[in-house]
Amino acid sequence: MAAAFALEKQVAISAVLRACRLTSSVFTKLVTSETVTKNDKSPVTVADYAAQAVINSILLRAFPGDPIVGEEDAKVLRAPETEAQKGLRAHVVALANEALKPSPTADERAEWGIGAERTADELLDAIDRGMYEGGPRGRMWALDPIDGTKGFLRGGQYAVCLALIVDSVVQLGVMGCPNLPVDWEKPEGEKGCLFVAVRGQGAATRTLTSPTLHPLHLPPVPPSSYQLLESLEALHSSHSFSALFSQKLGITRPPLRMDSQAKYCALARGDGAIYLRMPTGVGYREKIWDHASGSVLVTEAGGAITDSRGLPLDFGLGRTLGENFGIVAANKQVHARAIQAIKEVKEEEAKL
Ligand SMILES: Nc1ncnc2c1ncn2[C@@H]1O[C@H](COP(=O)(O)O)[C@@H](OP(=O)(O)O)[C@H]1O
Ligand SMILES: [Mg+2]
Ligand SMILES: [Mg+2]
Ligand SMILES: [Mg+2]
Repeated sequence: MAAAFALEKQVAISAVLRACRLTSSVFTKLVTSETVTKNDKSPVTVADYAAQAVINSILLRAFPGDPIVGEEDAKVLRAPETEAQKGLRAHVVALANEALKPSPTADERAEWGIGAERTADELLDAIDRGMYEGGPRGRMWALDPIDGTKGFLRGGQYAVCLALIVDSVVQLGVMGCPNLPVDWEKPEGEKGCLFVAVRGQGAATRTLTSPTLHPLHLPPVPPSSYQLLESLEALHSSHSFSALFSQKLGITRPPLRMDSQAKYCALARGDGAIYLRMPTGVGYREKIWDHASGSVLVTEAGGAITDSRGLPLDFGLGRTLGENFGIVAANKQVHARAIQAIKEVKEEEAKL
């Protein structure tokens, strides 16, 4: 009997790999007119839209009944107000169709719709298939076509993130990190890694080019070599709280700052010991697509992930994780110490 979610895993890997090729190819040619600033002031590029179109097109054909909670929507592309936005739509369509061309080497099936040229309307509809509201029951995919768009724009870390959630529990996570060095110690060496986890079946990694998967287990970390992983963007996670937290745990190494869920990937293979994300007080609610695949990866690599109070993340509340109590992920022993340290820092802050 095939392992649970075997087909979903195969389709998700194929879709994420195709999106990674697309985003990498766009980066070198990206021009400013192909980046739109969203209402919340965050950026979205031609590559975010095209990657969401590709992944949703494949999911729609492979699993027609599954709803998708995707970050982007096609509003700007449907009603372009400027010549630049018209050009953006045409480029999204061209890029998505290019990325959906059949590959003679990949293990893919025709019924996933690979190779069929899509019209602009079909691709915009595929993007908007990501507007599902989420909720506690049933199957749904969570997609972040480019997590860390700011990292993507600065040539730093970003990740194409896809997860399958069933009855509020993340069962499968696939993440592609085109700019992540295969060996963190060799930043100029080969780049591009894929991370895969299925609940109850473990976590694994491979390069973007070779299909061989290598199992991942969070290594034990002695307190003297604890290193914190945190967002590069100070608005996304409180750097000042992290500094107090680090002091509390006697961490002397400087934090490893990078954009996107690449932090979960780094953690799962032992680059950094703790991923800490603390709210900055702007009332932001974390989105499920920013943490779904990372959370199952860390869990399956043998680690623990909770909010800053030690409570589980709830992926069944809708498009967000609800009120923001931060996130902490680490191997189980380090995680328990981290929760205690957070509690102490919060108590000291409350006394001030
Ligand atoms: N004020 C805020 N607090 C926390 N996260 C935020 C935020 N504003 C945006 N984000 C999210 O942070 C993500 C990037 O995570 P990180 O900080 O780990 O690099 C963004 O994903 P996108 O780049 O997909 O929009 C966005 O969803
Ligand atoms: Mg975004
Ligand atoms: Mg994101
Ligand atoms: Mg994104």
